[in-house]
Amino acid sequence: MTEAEQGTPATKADTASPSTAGAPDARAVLSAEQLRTRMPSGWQGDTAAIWREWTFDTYLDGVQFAERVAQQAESVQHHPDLLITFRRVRVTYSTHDAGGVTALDVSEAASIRELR
Ligand SMILES: C[C@H](O)[C@H](O)[C@H]1CNC2=NC(N)=NC(=O)C2=N1
Repeated sequence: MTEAEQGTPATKADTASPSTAGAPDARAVLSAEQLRTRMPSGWQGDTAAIWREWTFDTYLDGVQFAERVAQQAESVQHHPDLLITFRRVRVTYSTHDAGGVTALDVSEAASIRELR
């Protein structure tokens, strides 16, 4: 046996990609089960997209909220759909490049509550 062969071989667990472990790859589409356990409170949807809606006192309050979400989105270069309907704003996250909801969507969605 050579010296190299004596080392403990890497196990499958050592080399498994993050998406197979507890913390998924930030840009891999989550399974329905992963999404179910990670969905931020108040959010709904499926593995295609997640969304939440807020209602404001005035139209402009909603517009200003949408602006804060947009600024945050620019800062992280991850952009949710924003739908302003009078005093309601719906924020919808998916990762277009991945074709569904990723861990990045979930973490960005969770951060939106601080912008309310
Ligand atoms: C290069 C840059 O990161 C990508 O084009 C980003 C920009 N913002 C994005 N936003 C969202 N929601 N999904 C994407 O796949 C995405 N791609």
